[in-house]
Amino acid sequence: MTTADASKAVGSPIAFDAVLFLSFGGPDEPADVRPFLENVTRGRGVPPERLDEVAEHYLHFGGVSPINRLNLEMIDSLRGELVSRGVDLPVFFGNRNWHPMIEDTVVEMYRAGHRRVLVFPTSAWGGYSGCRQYNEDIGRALSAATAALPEIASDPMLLRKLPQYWHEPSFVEAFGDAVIRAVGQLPNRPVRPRLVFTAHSIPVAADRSDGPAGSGGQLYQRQVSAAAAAVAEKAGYGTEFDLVWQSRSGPPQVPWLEPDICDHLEIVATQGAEQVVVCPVGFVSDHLEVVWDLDNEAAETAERLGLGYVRADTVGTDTRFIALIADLIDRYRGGEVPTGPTSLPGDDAGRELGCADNGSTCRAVCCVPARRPART
Ligand SMILES: CC1=C(CCC(=O)O)c2cc3nc(cc4[nH]c(cc5[nH]c(cc1n2)c(C)c5CCC(=O)O)c(CCC(=O)O)c4C)C(CCC(=O)O)=C3C
Ligand SMILES: [Fe+2]
Repeated sequence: MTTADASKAVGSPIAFDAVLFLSFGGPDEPADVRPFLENVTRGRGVPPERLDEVAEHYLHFGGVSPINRLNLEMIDSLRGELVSRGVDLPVFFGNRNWHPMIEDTVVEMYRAGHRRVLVFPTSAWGGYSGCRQYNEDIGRALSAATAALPEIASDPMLLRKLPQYWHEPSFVEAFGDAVIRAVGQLPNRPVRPRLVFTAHSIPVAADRSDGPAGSGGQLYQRQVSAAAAAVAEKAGYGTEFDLVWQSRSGPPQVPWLEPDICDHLEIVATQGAEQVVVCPVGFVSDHLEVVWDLDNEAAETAERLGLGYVRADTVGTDTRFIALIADLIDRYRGGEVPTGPTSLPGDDAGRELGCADNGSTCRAVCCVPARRPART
């Protein structure tokens, strides 16, 4: 590949030669917990009390987050799926907050000769934490790699983030089946279990600022809500479901999306519900936010309230989810730019949400807050 070819790469259809599976990261041993949490919360104003509390959650599991093992399992399945399709692309692993760090992975990929990389993020969503921050990770990693390997300036690298996938049929089907399986684990009663979806809370102000102009923002909240509705429909619940939030962080005086899952269980119990199925639609694997906040805290709350409780599986290594990742890679590995409507009211057609090159912004309605700043 010549330099001239490479510099034309952005926007022109040139085949990709590797995949980067990009995730959040988590500690692998107790000594990792504090430095990991410092990486996550650097400059974000998360109070020390909250960090102590979250450190305890990790230490409860021996200081090991399940997230790295789960990601490696997904990568293993993905490699198998790509091989079975005859797609000859190696899959590398990098994280935002813990080893293998994306900065190191990008250097490793470049040294191995890769110049065109499709990035699959383990977040299905738009908004800052779910999308823009992953683009920031890609940009930061590329800068770090360029500082370490000056040859990148003349023989550049293209890292293209794949589009958001919260609306993809296979994502919805895999979660829909997980809900059906969870319902099947509860004793048969005249009234079916209440279906409650949950996703990571974010600050209300952050949620407001992203989304199509005139829509009032709330891109993340509206996507989660649309995905929950689609999963509920798939699971035979029609429009009967609740959507709540979990794992809020930040200082207590700052408003985050509510209600919290545990507060909501109290309400559900006073309304006479006997059983609940909780579906963590906001996450793709059973990492710490799921096994602590749902399998410990929410499960205990339900028990205290006398509610039958089952948590539905995340999509993880469900064959349909792995096939979806392979589909996304297959669809775009030839170099065509992901375009299309995103089925959110008020959104225009164009480059699909989340798809961006080298950490740049994807679309005005996602990466760049759509509303004009208030006049002063
Ligand atoms: C939208 C969203 C997702 C879903 C999209 C995606 O999957 O990316 C997500 C995923 C995750 N969040 C995770 C862990 C943490 N999130 C924190 C803090 C925060 N999350 C936020 C949002 C989200 N987070 C926000 C706005 C903060 C406040 C500070 C900041 O703006 O950054 C903190 C700090 C301590 C605290 O909880 O206060 C931790 C430890 C793990 C790994 C679990 C494991 O180790 O197994 C995963 C997958
Ligand atoms: Fe988080």
